[in-house]
Order: sequence, then C-alpha cells, then structure tokens
Amino acid sequence: MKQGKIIKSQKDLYYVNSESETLMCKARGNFRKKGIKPLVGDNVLIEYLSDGEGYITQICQRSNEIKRPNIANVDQILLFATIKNPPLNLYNLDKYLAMCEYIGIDVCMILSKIDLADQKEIDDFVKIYEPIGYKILCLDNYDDFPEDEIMSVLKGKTSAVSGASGVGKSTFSNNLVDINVEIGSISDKSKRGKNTTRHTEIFKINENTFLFDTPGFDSFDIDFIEDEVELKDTFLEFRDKTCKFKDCNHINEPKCGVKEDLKNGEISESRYKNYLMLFEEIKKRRENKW
Ligand SMILES: Nc1nc2c(ncn2[C@@H]2O[C@H](COP(=O)(O)OP(=O)(O)OP(=O)(O)O)[C@@H](O)[C@H]2O)c(=O)[nH]1
Ligand SMILES: [Zn+2]
Repeated sequence: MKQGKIIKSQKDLYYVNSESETLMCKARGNFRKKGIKPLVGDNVLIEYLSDGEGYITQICQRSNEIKRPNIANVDQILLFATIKNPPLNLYNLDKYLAMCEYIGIDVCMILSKIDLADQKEIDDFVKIYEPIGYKILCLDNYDDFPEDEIMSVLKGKTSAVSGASGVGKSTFSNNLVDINVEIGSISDKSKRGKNTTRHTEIFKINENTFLFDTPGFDSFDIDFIEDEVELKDTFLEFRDKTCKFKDCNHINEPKCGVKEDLKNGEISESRYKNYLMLFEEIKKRRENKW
C-alpha cells in the first residue's frame, strides 16, 4: 500500500504521484459505492500492481472540495481576470468570489494581460477590490511577471488558478513551472501548447508548493447557495455595516448601512448591482424548486 496524490485525471484514469513516480491508476475502493469519485488533489491510498500501474483503494478525508473546477484540498484560489481579451466580466467575478467566501477558501486576485489595458482601467479594477481586502497581483505574463511576489503568495500552499477561458492561466502556470523544479513527464512543456486547457493538472513548484492549472469556464450556476438570504455574508464589505434590521438584505429595507455607503461611494456600484442580480438568481432558482 502506498500513499499518493492525484495530479491529473482523464476519464476513469488517475495519475497518482507517489514519492518520485507517477502511477496510472483506476478506482477500485469502497468509496465508489457511496457515489464518491476521486478528484484531482485527492490524497489517496493505492495498491501497486506493476509497470507503473495501480488501483486507488481509499480517498483520504478532504479539507475542501470546489465544484468549478471540481478539485479537492485547495488552500487558495488564484482568481484570474483581464480588462481586455477576454473583456472584463465583473458579474462572473463577483459570483466566483461569492462561491469562494461561501466555501471559506482564500482568494488572491490576478489581473492578467495588463499590457492590453490602460493604467486607468487597471486602477479602476484595483479600486473596487482592494478596499474589500482582496490581495491583487497585476501582471503581464510575458514582460512584467512579478515572480518574487507571486512566489511569496504561493509558498508552502496548494493553489489553483481559476477564471474565464483565455485569461492567461496556463501561460502563468508554465512560467512558474519553467522557473522552478519540474517533476517527471507531467510538466513536460512540449506537451503543453497554446490550446485550451481540457484537464486539471497539478504542478509541483517546490517541496511544499503546488499549483493546479484548470480549464477555464465562461459561466456557471450559483447553485451552491440555496437561500438568497445567505448571499449577503459572502460580500465581505457588507458584513460590518450597521442596518436598522438585523436580518437586513440591503435591498428595500429602510435605514440600511449598505445602501448608505453605496450612496457615499464606499461600496462599489458594480459590486452592489451584481449582489442584486445574484440575489434574484438564487431566489428564482429556489422558487422554481418547489
Ligand atoms: N498580451 C498578453 N497575452 C497573453 C498574456 N498571457 C497569456 N496571453 C495569451 O493569451 C492566450 C490565452 O492564454 P492561456 O494561458 O492559454 O489562457 P488560459 O486562461 O489558460 O485559457 P484556457 O486554457 O482556455 O482556460 C494565449 O494566446 C497567450 O499567449 C499576457 O500577459 N499578455
Ligand atoms: Zn442593510
């Protein structure tokens, strides 16, 4: 019996890194009866067969599970956005942030492809998210790659890149894998062209530092929150506001601290507008269920 980590999956085949080798494994354990599927990021026990093949017999307890992308045991999300190519989509970004806050996972925002943006556009983006408390790294994957700053964010953690298709996630991951230790064939750069990423894959940056490269997504449902009243807690800047009603949803209620701060500019208009849209989306979904 060996222990390892699933670093990539393809249909029913799992690539499990154990010590210095990567084994190709199929799932065989009890967990399948419970409808549990192994995920990239899972720590597993494997039965070794021969010739680099084996079976996954057990999945170790997960510290967390993310649905989009579907991965396990992530310490932080690197949430990618661009101003142009693809165009900035604040609605999807706020939806994703809500999901991270709901799960309770740390986020670092990466504004990528800044070579394609004006300074004012970059500043406007930073002005929305920095006051909320989100860390933001701005970068150009080719000519302005702040490696030291990135490594200090990643060090000792398992991080996952996430964001729309084409925002520069794979280029970012490749930059880091190039700079740091490569493990075996999985980080063979020749196999990683400029195509759209189809599989989630983990790279070892150094001894305790791992990075998941994941396929992009262009939209996703907000089905992770069942009741719209839970949404407000995922907008961090709403949390410390004083409202007349304790259970204020910050929509039609009088003497609402959030709406007051929206008026005086302390809460960003785009964030509030996206909050209202998400609130309605969750409400509709809940009402249609019954
Ligand atoms: N101008 C500019 N182009 C970039 C930058 N980073 C990546 N690109 C280009 O943008 C395109 C998409 O980059 P990828 O790294 O494949 O994007 P991705 O987010 O991994 O995309 P998916 O795999 O579809 O999720 C490629 O043609 C890259 O060469 C950057 O910082 N600036
Ligand atoms: Zn309120």
